[in-house]
Amino acid sequence: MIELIGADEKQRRRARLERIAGRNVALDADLMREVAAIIENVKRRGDEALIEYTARFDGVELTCDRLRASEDELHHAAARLEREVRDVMREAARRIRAFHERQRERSWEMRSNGTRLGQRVRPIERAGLYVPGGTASYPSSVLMNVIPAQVAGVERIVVATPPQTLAENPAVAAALVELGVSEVYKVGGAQAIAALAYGTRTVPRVDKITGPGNKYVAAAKRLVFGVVGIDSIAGPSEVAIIADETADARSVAADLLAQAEHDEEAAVVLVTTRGDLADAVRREIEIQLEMLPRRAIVEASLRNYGALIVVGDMDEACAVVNELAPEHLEIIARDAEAIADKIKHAGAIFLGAYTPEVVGDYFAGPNHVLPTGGAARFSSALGVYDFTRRASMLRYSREELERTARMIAVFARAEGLEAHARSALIRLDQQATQDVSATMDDGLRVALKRIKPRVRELRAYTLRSERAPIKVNQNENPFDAPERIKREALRRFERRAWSRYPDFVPVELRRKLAAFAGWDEEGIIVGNGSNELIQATMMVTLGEGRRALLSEPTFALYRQIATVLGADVLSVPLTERLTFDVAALRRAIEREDPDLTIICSPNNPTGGVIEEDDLVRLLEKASGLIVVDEAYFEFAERSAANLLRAHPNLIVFRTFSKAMAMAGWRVGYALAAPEIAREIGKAVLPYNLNAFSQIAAEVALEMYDAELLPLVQALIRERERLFEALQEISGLSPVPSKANFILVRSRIEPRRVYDELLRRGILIRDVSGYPMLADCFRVSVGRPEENDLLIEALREIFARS
Ligand SMILES: NC(=O)c1ccc[n+]([C@@H]2O[C@H](COP(=O)([O-])OP(=O)(O)OC[C@H]3O[C@@H](n4cnc5c(N)ncnc54)[C@H](O)[C@@H]3O)[C@@H](O)[C@H]2O)c1
Ligand SMILES: N[C@H](CO)Cc1c[nH]c[nH+]1
Ligand SMILES: [Zn+2]
Repeated sequence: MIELIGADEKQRRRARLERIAGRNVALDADLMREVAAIIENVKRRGDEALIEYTARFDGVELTCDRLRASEDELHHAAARLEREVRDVMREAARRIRAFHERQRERSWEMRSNGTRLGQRVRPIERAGLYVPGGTASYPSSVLMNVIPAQVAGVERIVVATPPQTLAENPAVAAALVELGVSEVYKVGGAQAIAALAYGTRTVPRVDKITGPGNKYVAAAKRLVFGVVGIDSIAGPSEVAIIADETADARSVAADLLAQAEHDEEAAVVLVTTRGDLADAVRREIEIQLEMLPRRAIVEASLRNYGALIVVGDMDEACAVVNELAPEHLEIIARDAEAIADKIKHAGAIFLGAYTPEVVGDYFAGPNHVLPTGGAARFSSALGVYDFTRRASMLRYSREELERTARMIAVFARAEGLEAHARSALIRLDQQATQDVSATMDDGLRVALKRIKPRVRELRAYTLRSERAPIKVNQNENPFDAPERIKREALRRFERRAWSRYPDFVPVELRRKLAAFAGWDEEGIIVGNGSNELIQATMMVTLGEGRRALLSEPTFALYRQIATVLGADVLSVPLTERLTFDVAALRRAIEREDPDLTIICSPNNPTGGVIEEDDLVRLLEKASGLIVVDEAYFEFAERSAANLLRAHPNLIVFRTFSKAMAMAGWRVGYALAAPEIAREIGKAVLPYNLNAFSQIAAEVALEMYDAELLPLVQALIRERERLFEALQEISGLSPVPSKANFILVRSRIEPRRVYDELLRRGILIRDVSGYPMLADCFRVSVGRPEENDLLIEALREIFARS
């Protein structure tokens, strides 16, 4: 009666497994059509349809006013229950509740960078619980449905169950009364599911339907999903048993029969490495079957969907079970845990010779409402979580929106959704919000319309103007310009006529720079800080329809100016280790042919440098210009300037603001092929560099070796010392740097570290708003005593947290 399939009979095995898998309601088109018609009828005709179907399928004549079980009816039925059964049921309920209490979920919230993000857990408001009862009664399913719903805190619990089960078995009513459930409808099958999903005059519509049932119930749940929630497809029962020679054939047969007696559609499968065990189990089934009152159902189930499968080894057994994804799996074999580790799909797993599946049906605590028909691949046992919903909660501070709105807009535009982009950007700055403000002067509103929209959407490049005794936030030279340089510059300035313009072309400064940088005078342009030269270079290369390529995160001004000028900004992220992704840059250059590529090396704010070989590869690939911004090159003790002669598309930017200790005088310079320099010069204003800055820069160059180089070397040593000290602080992870600053990953929110240090008189840079750097701050290398204080403060902050 039950098919026995030998280890070599692969074809028969495949056919049998396919037949069992074919029980899945989703695959049975006739059943779905039949059930869809029932649902449609209930939806249209309500109670009238319920009464008709109950008469037809359950043989019970009802009226509208008897569809709901009265409290009297429930109590009356419950009173008939034997005390022993009641006591056992109470003990089962206690165990089931204890298990499900562990499933309670809490709401949670995380705070970082001025955001509060969380998940709020709330119970379902109205749950409809189906308790089966066509050919048997299931008081255990009352417990399994109601208890998790109660633990979750569901406000309104509504039960539907076929009428005969209430009348015939007092245990169902007793379980309901025991748990305090009073809203019970005497309707079963697909019609009950339809009534709970759509509501009728008598039966209320619910938010979610849970519970097991036969194939009609399972198909109906599948069809109403979407109108209401469902737990899973918990249809006709299934058990698979993996057994080896240690298994007792009588027990195995009994366990298979236990599930077969549920339904003619139940599936029971033994998978064993022993042919002799399979034979013995087959014999045992025949013997034990004789004693069973539901013999006809069992026989049909074994014939339809039973199988004793012999396999070569345990791996093969696990593969068969994983394919079935059964509702229940028993493992009665040596090293059951190790076998269980190989099982990917099963609703519940019962380990060892003394854990028959029935312990889970009634008593152990875990829920017996389980996915069938392969649904264990994607759903789980009914639980408290089925009766809750999770709502995400988001709150952004103004600062965090300012930090991220631009990225949100980039994403929105990548989807072609401009209104999304504007929704994020409109809150960014005063001007943008005032645009939509009713109080704004009409003339101003009209005037502002003339500003390019992409500029209005940009966040201004600013820095918080906080002050502190130790200032390590701007990568300045902490030693200040040496006295000798200052005195000599002031002496020369005193002797100069202040009424005269500076030189139109700062010839002397260019001559000195040429000697310092080893490059041709005509290929040098001097600017009011290197920022001016970045702007000038972009002005002559970028505009609408032009492309700039950046490697981000990097100095924010590049993107800012390119955007103002109307160019498209392409970005290649740094690698996870925050190094240049040279392969990706090459691909971007090849694909996009950018007019200008900017490599900041050492990169601000990460501190990494581009290797010369890599840069050469980019220069060779690019037909556009490549700028290497060397604001910090003295600390890296390397430069790309030696590549200028071989690569006319290279421009090198430098500054006097860092190693030269002259940030206050705004001097920068660019090195490029003379022809390129001449073109960039066209965008530079006449007399852009004032007389004093020119003189100070000349003196700094003259005295560089004697006065400034020792300071640079001291800062490099301090950088290495600071790096090691930061590395030793638990919760901090500094990023290797070749500049005069260090980027630090922090376990504590960067904003908090910033505040804590500021309270101790130390000003650092919070760079958490940069892409990829949400957990980072940046510190400039200070004087030794400043670095000591910084290290001490950080040790204290991180020791406390
Ligand atoms: N997967 C699980 O978690 C789990 C748990 C417990 C029980 N079960 C399963 O629940 C099922 C209980 O089945 P049941 O039949 O005893 O009770 P049931 O309540 O699921 O189904 C009875 C209803 O089916 C409907 N019905 C019967 N014949 C019909 C037909 N020809 N056309 C349309 N509707 C028809 C009737 O309306 C009847 O009220 C079994 O299959 C059992 O294996 C599954
Ligand atoms: N084995 C069923 C789940 O498939 C649950 C049950 C209830 N009562 C008896 N058995
Ligand atoms: Zn069972």
